[in-house]
Amino acid sequence: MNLTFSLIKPSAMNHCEEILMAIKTGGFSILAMKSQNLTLSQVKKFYKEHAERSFFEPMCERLTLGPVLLMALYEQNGKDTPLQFRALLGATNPKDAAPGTLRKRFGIDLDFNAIHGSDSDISAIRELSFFFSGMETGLILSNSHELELLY
Ligand SMILES: Nc1ncnc2c1ncn2[C@@H]1O[C@H](COP(=O)(O)OP(=O)(O)OP(=O)(O)O)[C@@H](O)[C@H]1O
Repeated sequence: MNLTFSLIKPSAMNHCEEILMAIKTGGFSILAMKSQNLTLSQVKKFYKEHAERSFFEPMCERLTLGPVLLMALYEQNGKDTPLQFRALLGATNPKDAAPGTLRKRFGIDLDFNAIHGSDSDISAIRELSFFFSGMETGLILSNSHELELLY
């Protein structure tokens, strides 16, 4: 799939412009984006796969500390875009992230790692539809569960 979902976390919103520039330079186009304050209940639904993890509550609370930037990203002629984008993000812990990656550049530590990216095509479809309507992205989920461009 040549689409993915990304979210700039509140702790990195002061670096939005540099992050957007790096995303574009990295070969990704921004199909849609919006800034929003998330509620705790939204975040808990979004991260529900981590509900059993010991750090679930504080991790969710950190995403409500200020506005986030939600993005639908697109890669022209791309394939495996969620994984390609995660390469640009770098390791979950900024300390382990390769030089030049977004988490190395803008993350502080595991708790404040700047930016999220979907980890698979399935997650990207779920996360894109969690935050964006088809009207906002120009995408619809077709009968074959593939995302198709509306216009
Ligand atoms: N051992 C841990 N202790 C505290 N927080 C953690 C730990 N592991 C992960 N996290 C936090 O939980 C988030 C989700 O963890 P996950 O394992 O899904 O990593 P990720 O997919 O790289 O991160 P994200 O979902 O934010 O893109 C991480 O971004 C990080 O902030």
